[in-house]
Amino acid sequence: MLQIIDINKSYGSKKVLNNINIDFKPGESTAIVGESGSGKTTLAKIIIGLEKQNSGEILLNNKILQSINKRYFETCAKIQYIFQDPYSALEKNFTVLQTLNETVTICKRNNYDYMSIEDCIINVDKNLLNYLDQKVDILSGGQKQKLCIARSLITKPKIIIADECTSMLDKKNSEEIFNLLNKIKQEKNIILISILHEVDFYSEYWDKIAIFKDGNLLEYSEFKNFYNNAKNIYSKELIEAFKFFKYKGDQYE
Ligand SMILES: Nc1ncnc2c1ncn2[C@@H]1O[C@H](COP(=O)(O)OP(=O)(O)OP(=O)(O)O)[C@@H](O)[C@H]1O
Repeated sequence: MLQIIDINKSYGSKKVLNNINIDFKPGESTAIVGESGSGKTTLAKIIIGLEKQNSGEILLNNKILQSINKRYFETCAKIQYIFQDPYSALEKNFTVLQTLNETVTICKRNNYDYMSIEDCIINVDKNLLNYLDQKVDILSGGQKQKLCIARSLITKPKIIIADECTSMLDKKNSEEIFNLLNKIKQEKNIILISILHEVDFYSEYWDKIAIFKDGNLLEYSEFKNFYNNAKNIYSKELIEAFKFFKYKGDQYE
């Protein structure tokens, strides 16, 4: 279990996170939703140790998570981050095999148990096996993001944080990536945290939803209950905006 306890964060005089409390459970996916600047990525950065909170604690299985320079390799390896832009998350001159081998080498150096490259790829999309000797550069955006997901599996993570990971993909590829992450969540019993600007309230990817605004966690509930039972005014506004655009989209499709 990953516990976010009373987390506060400011940059100078600007409060970015205000007393955030959330429990993330294994096998559970959470959509963290909020407008730009609401603090979603800052919370994710604190979880992976890239930022340090001003107060509060993050516990992973009851142990305090230190900032990244104080973390053991094992703790870093347990938490994987999928970035918004798969193009800049990968070294374009590397082949697919070199990309995955880099992480395997680090695991070997640290005597850390890892998933084989073949297994990682099969978990994601076995077609990528045909591209092992190809440069990353020739892959499509969707294939690149799948490669990032395959790479994240090498360390057998307990937590995957996907930060706007489909924002550069079309609808079909986005659905494929969310289905894939959901399948991995279920099969590997991991905590999946997905940071989103917008959410499809009809989708079935998420177990929980956390609504952020101006550094505050306004609402945290079961995803399936949220659409009909949202309590906060801002949450209701998000639902109304979704309904409006959904209707308009259907009209023009
Ligand atoms: N290193 C930093 N120094 C100063 N301010 C920062 C820094 N990082 C983030 N901020 C500010 O903190 C606030 C929250 O940023 P954050 O990136 O967490 O928001 P977000 O909800 O993830 O937004 P987006 O969806 O646009 O990524 C913003 O006002 C941002 O400008």
